[in-house]
Amino acid sequence: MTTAVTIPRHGGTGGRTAVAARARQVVKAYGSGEARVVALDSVDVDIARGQFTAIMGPSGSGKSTLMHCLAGLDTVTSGEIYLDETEITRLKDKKLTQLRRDRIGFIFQAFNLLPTLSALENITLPMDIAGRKADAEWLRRVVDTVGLSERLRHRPNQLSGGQQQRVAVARALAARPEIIFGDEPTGNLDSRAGAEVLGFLRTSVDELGQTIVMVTHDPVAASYADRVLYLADGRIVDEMERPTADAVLDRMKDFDARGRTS
Ligand SMILES: Nc1ncnc2c1ncn2[C@@H]1O[C@H](COP(=O)(O)OP(=O)(O)OP(=O)(O)O)[C@@H](O)[C@H]1O
Repeated sequence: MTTAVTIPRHGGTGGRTAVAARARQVVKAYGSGEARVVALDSVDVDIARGQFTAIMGPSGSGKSTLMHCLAGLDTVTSGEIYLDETEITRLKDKKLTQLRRDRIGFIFQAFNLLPTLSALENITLPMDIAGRKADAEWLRRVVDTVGLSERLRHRPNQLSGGQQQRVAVARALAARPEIIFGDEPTGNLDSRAGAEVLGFLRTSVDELGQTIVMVTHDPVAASYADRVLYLADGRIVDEMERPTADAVLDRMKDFDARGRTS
């Protein structure tokens, strides 16, 4: 059992613990009998608060399934998932929907912006729906952090792909969620726009104290993280602190070589 320690951080944990989310002995299986696929096989993981974690691994290794289970978007077959001290695997649908809305932010590969709304309206939409008022000072910091101050009145079709994804990043940050999950957030961007968005994600961790978990195939994207978790066949098989793109690439080559000989 991991000991929960309270840490002071510049981003402020609000008295919360150093571990933002954790999985304990999580199994996720799809189908049954011959068709049974074990996507997650007894996964234990702690996601540190105020850190940027990347999840990597070959296609089909369980990355999206792990992210979806941690984020309460998918149910587990057995085991427990906690967001801070809340066991989300115990929650009924309504409470889970509320928890996702109030405590978790999402950034997907497709930007998922509403075309008829301005950038600013898209950013505040989740809070508007929840009936929460945006904290003006925080909103200004978020918009500045992602470099959108001059673009707030623009509609999505008046913005580049990179700018649209920055709106999606700002939308996720604006509500000050405890954790943001990104599923290949730069998968649809060219390398320059991708680097920009990753730079903003990094800044939001360093300057706003945000916790981020990102699934990626890209060693360069992973190098923006503080820690990389490697999945293979539904298990966490390795991890790397302070990754560089070259080190991540080398590690991936090792796994590929081992995969071919096993
Ligand atoms: N809804 C589903 N029904 C049945 N099997 C599924 C379902 N979703 C995922 N799987 C299986 O679970 C395993 C893990 O899938 P998952 O999508 O988590 O992998 P991934 O590492 O994210 O892959 P990729 O990099 O290709 O997106 C795969 O074998 C996949 O075929």
